Amino acid sequence: MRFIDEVKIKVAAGHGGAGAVSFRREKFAPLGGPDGGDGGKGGDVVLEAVDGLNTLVDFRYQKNFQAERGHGGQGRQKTGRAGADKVIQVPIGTVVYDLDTGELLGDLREAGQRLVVARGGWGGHGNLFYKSSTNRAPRRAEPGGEGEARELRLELRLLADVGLVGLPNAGKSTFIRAVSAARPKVADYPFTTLYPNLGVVSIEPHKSFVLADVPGLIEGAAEGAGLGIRFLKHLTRTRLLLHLVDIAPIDGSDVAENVRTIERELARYSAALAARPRWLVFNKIDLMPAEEVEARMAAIVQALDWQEPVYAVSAATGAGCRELSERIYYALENLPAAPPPEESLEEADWGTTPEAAEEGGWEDEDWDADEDDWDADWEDDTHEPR
Ligand SMILES: Nc1nc2c(ncn2[C@@H]2O[C@H](COP(=O)(O)OP(=O)(O)OP(=O)(O)O)[C@@H](O)[C@H]2O)c(=O)[nH]1
Ligand SMILES: [Mg+2]
Repeated sequence: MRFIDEVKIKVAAGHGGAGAVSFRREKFAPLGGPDGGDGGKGGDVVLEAVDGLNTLVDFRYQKNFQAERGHGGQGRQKTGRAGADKVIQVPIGTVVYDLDTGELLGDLREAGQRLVVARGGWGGHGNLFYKSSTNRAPRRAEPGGEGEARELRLELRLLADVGLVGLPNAGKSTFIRAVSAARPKVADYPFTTLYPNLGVVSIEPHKSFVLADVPGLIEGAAEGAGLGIRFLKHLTRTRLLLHLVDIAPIDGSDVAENVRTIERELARYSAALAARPRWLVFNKIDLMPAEEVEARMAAIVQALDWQEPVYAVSAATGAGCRELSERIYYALENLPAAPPPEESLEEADWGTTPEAAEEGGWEDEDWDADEDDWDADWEDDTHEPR
């Protein structure tokens, strides 16, 4: 399954139905008073967060959504039927921006949560409404109000308590496999992980947290090197980062320098993320005797002047993993909530490089090709439900 976390869509609410011009007709009263009813309200377009979706990939195939228009009013004071709402299902963690104004419209964090993104037009008044003492037979009725139309940017930002960062091959995926039921691929080459994975880490019944594994970062990630930093947006909602470090890199690289590389890329992506509490977790300690692990860790901690917590684990054998998970769980109780999404697209846009745009569903060609369909859809109330 493909993982798409940025899309743009067009939504149009239904226009309101027109009011009716009608007069009562009865056998013995041929010139009855006005009885034209009001039009029905147009349908809204509504986003709804649902369980079980974890990508925006469906929106590559359908980008235009139209709610039903309201029906016209009728004689005998009958109000027109309201147009049906168009309900669009999105994954939990979807952040919604207005593409034109850049304004944050909403953040759908819980199953069942709804957000009206385009309001249907009001039904027009029928001629009954215009009856007065001076005009007892009005021939006027109101057309329905226009439905709102908007272009939206949807951004999926996974909801996790804890995020894993580190170079490729540090053992991030092996770690999430060791502590949760998540089963991302593990291999001895870089960029094995191509999209984020979530795992639930259960300490004991009713005590658990959600951990996110994202693709590895390398030097220059902020400029798009490797898989770039675009997946870091999935860590923006975490409260704690685990910085996984290979204590014995095969390439013989300097471990302290490897830590700094990740710190630099984090800082270039977002100052807020760089300032998030971050623990150093040395991995692969099964590769050397305990004394050597101790000595190396001490040297690296000193070289970095590291003040935050430090752990040593083997994701492969599971050594130290359970203890670390418990520490995380209890630390989370005292850590502040992650900040809400940025109020505007402008602020939120860091991290999306042109390459990422291509990968992530910013397909401007497709978009233009859709323009014709769009006008056609506008008049078409018979959109298939998704
Ligand atoms: N000996 C040993 N090998 C490990 C350990 N953890 C991971 N590895 C190995 O390191 C390699 C990389 O592991 P992954 O879990 O795929 O690394 P990753 O950080 O997810 O890598 P990317 O997805 O490419 O960013 C694999 O060959 C793993 O088997 C460990 O604790 N000990
Ligand atoms: Mg991986």
